[in-house]
Amino acid sequence: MLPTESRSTLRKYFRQQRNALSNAQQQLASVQLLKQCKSLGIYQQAKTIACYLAQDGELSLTPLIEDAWHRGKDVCLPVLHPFAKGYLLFVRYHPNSTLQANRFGIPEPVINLPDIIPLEEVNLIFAPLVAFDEQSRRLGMGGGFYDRTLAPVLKNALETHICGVAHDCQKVETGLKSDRWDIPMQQIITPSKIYRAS
Ligand SMILES: Nc1nc2c(c(=O)[nH]1)N(C=O)[C@@H](CNc1ccc(C(=O)N[C@@H](CCC(=O)O)C(=O)O)cc1)CN2
Ligand SMILES: Nc1ncnc2c1ncn2[C@@H]1O[C@H](COP(=O)(O)OP(=O)(O)OP(=O)(O)O)[C@@H](O)[C@H]1O
Repeated sequence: MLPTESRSTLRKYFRQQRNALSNAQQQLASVQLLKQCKSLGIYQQAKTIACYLAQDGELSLTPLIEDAWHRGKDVCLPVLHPFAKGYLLFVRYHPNSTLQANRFGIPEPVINLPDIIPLEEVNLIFAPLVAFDEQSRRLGMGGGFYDRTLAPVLKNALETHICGVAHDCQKVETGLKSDRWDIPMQQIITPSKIYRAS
């Protein structure tokens, strides 16, 4: 894959790559990912973390979410904003949360106002992605949801830490082009390696 390929060609290719992993590979990857995260000070210290529920071959955060609950951390999930098109809300997720599928078929917690967690209160965000490169650049599903929602982290210099999460096979060896609205990831975590932004 060349960096000159269009974003849609890259998305198609890397979505196929991650969907080709077997259940056993997926399960192993999710456990290895937890191991990587446990070694990170930012994870150990975070009180509130934003995760996602894997779809379309994404690396599952289920073991990580269970570990976070076990350690008494608050976990939240992205929910498509009901009014502000293209934006996400982060909503608290606990073992008894009621989930409903959004328009992409991804389960998300039903919105109860007290469960909406303001971005300023989220210490660590695990962002799903379709492809990444050595410089921790991220290519997502194409909705611009994370870029829009996380723009205030840069603008207001929030302390929220943003980590991309991906399978090793989602790495673009030759690099990705970044656009002016792309939100930089502090690091990308895969089951075998942590890539830090330079
Ligand atoms: N697990 C997970 N949750 C997430 C995201 C994600 O990437 N992964 N998102 C990250 O932003 C947001 C949802 N963004 C998405 C954007 C496009 C498609 C998608 O399947 N697009 C179809 C076309 C669907 C349609 O328009 O009906 C496609 O490209 O084939 C899915 C999710 C919020 N929640
Ligand atoms: N901060 C922003 N403000 C306004 N529009 C934006 C912003 N960020 C992204 N967009 C728009 O969203 C569209 C999709 O962006 P991009 O291809 O970077 O999405 P993505 O990062 O792959 O998706 P996602 O974050 O949902 O996984 C872009 O064409 C851009 O016009």
